[in-house]
Amino acid sequence: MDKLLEATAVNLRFGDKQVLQNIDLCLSSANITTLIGPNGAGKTSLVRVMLGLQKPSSGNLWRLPKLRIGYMPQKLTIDSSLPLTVKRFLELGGASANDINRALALTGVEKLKTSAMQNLSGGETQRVLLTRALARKPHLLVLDEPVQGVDVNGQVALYDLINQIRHEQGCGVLMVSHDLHLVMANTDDVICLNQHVCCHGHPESVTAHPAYLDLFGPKAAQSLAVYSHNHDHKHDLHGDVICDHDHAAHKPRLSLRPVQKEKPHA
Ligand SMILES: Nc1ncnc2c1ncn2[C@@H]1O[C@H](COP(=O)(O)OP(=O)(O)OP(=O)(O)O)[C@@H](O)[C@H]1O
Repeated sequence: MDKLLEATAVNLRFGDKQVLQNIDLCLSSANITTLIGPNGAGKTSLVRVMLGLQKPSSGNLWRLPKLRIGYMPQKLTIDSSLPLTVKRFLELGGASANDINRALALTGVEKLKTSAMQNLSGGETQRVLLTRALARKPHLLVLDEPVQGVDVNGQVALYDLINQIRHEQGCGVLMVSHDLHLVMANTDDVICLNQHVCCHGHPESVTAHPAYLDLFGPKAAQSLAVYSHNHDHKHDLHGDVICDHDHAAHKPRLSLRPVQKEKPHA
């Protein structure tokens, strides 16, 4: 596995607000890394920093020389009065016709080439956005909530497709997702973010864990497979760590560990 992109001790502030705190993150080829975290945790901000779209307040970024990144944004807004076919939309990305056709074959939406972008379903739109990202022949695919607006069957299919693509193309994948239960099977590394990296590691299929409840609330535990970690601190409503003297949590000090049949703590 080749290292593609690495962030070290990245901090990001907007005015008084600390959005990212001392983040270390390393992305490698043929590896899927999934960022999870509650709303406002800084996931999109971290993606923007990794993409070079947002300058960090401090910290370092290293990227493979001539790294090609294919980015699939969270959503796409196209004026309904603008006539734009899928083919034209893909051409606007600057890729060659060959690369576009190759990407269309990978995502299985060749037949939509002449369709108007505005008439696509949620699932079709996401596949076209993925096609555009793939047409760049990326070393790294960055997907910000790739299954938004897609029904559950379509979500499973899309995650499977992303997994297949990373195997076939050997590209690294950085993905933001709220869909833990669907993402887990196809993820190598999970990073649990809430301004800082609360924990990170390989996903494990486990039962509800109090640490997870701290971040995502009890409802999520009913439907999501989670992974276990020694999440030894709490967050206030703004995501800030409620500091106790032993745990001034500025570093990802926490590691995931496999839990087979562990009972949640009271
Ligand atoms: N350009 C900006 N200026 C000021 N504050 C910003 C800016 N961009 C993001 N923020 C703030 O940074 C925090 C993190 O936002 P971000 O969009 O990165 O979170 P997120 O984890 O992606 O959230 P969500 O899951 O809701 O998409 C939020 O409080 C947001 O309001």
